[in-house]
Amino acid sequence: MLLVVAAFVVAFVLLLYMISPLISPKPLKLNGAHVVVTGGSSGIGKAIAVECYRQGAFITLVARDEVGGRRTEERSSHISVVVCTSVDVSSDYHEVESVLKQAQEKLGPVDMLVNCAGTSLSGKFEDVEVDNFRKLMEVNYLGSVYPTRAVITTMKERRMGRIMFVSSQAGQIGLFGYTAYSPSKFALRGLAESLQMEIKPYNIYVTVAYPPDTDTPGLAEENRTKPLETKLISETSGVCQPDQVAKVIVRDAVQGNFNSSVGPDGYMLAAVTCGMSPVTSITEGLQQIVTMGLFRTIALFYLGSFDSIVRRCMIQREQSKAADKRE
Ligand SMILES: NC(=O)C1=CN([C@@H]2O[C@H](COP(=O)(O)OP(=O)(O)OC[C@H]3O[C@@H](n4cnc5c(N)ncnc54)[C@H](OP(=O)(O)O)[C@@H]3O)[C@@H](O)[C@H]2O)C=CC1
Ligand SMILES: CCCCCCCCCCCCCCCC(=O)[C@@H](N)CO
Repeated sequence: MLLVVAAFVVAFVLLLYMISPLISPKPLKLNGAHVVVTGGSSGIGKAIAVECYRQGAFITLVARDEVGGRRTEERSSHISVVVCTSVDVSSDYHEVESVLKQAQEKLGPVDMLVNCAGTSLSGKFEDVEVDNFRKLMEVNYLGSVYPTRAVITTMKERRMGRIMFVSSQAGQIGLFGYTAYSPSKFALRGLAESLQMEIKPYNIYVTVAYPPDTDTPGLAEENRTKPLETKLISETSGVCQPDQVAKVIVRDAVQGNFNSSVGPDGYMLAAVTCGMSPVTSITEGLQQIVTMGLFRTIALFYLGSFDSIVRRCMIQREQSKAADKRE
């Protein structure tokens, strides 16, 4: 009898341990909240700022380019809830800290920080300038560490907040042409997972977003040097519009979901790459458990087709090189 009771108690405690990480956080109210968006003057960051603004938030936009920032400010100046700041998020921590301090003096403590400033570059490993490996880590990784570091203490004191990192589908899988970009986006996930474990007891929730190709000035720039292989592989996932991506990202951040992905490919990638990352709802946990094997099987077909794209392009290149020589 005693043994049965003990077994039940152990089973119950184990069940509690399994269920406790699945409990969903309380949603954040955006109305009246202060949202800081780095990279808020263009593309996805701008669309996120607009979406938060629509939901009643006070916004601080951060970007390097003053002109772009000022232009945005003029458009919204009649409501004076948008402050634009000009700083390079990746160069000097103290500068970032002081800019965010000023923003908090104007609009109050930061309720949500969106780390969206970033840049991309596509090219074969041996064609990427060596300096660019460092540059991408600085902008995409350190450029997310610095603003986060600058707001975290106040968030912990207030026992509330949201931190968002904008990674990429190329932060879930390594692809041809992204040897400099992917690592800087993978790094964000390591940061996010570690940080989330530290700050969860303070009621602060981290979201990592993994968007597919999105129609922005940044993508247009990247396309100028993109190898054919990378173009063909990325086409698998299609191109999204920034406002569509922003809606999903903002919804997930408000709900405190650790993972934010767009579209059916995004959904499958999230499940198949979930690893030991936090989950924020019972449905999400169950979906991962049930779909993992199936999605891995589908992933093998994708990998096979990517390999065949790379092989075909290589053969084509060699043939045209040989033809050039003959001429
Ligand atoms: N577009 C896409 O296909 C995808 C993009 N992403 C990621 O989303 C984020 C935004 O991309 P996207 O909208 O395309 O980019 P854009 O190039 O259109 O915009 C980038 C924004 O970041 C700012 N920025 C860049 N570097 C710095 C810096 N050092 N300090 C401060 N601000 C900076 C830019 O302003 P300024 O130049 O004035 O500083 C601009 O506001 C990036 O992190 C990107 O990697 C992820 C997946 C897909
Ligand atoms: C079950 C398995 C499903 C597998 C689906 C695979 C889909 C791969 C497509 C990858 C697209 C990469 C987009 C990078 C976007 C980006 O970050 C840059 N454009 C930034 O400018």
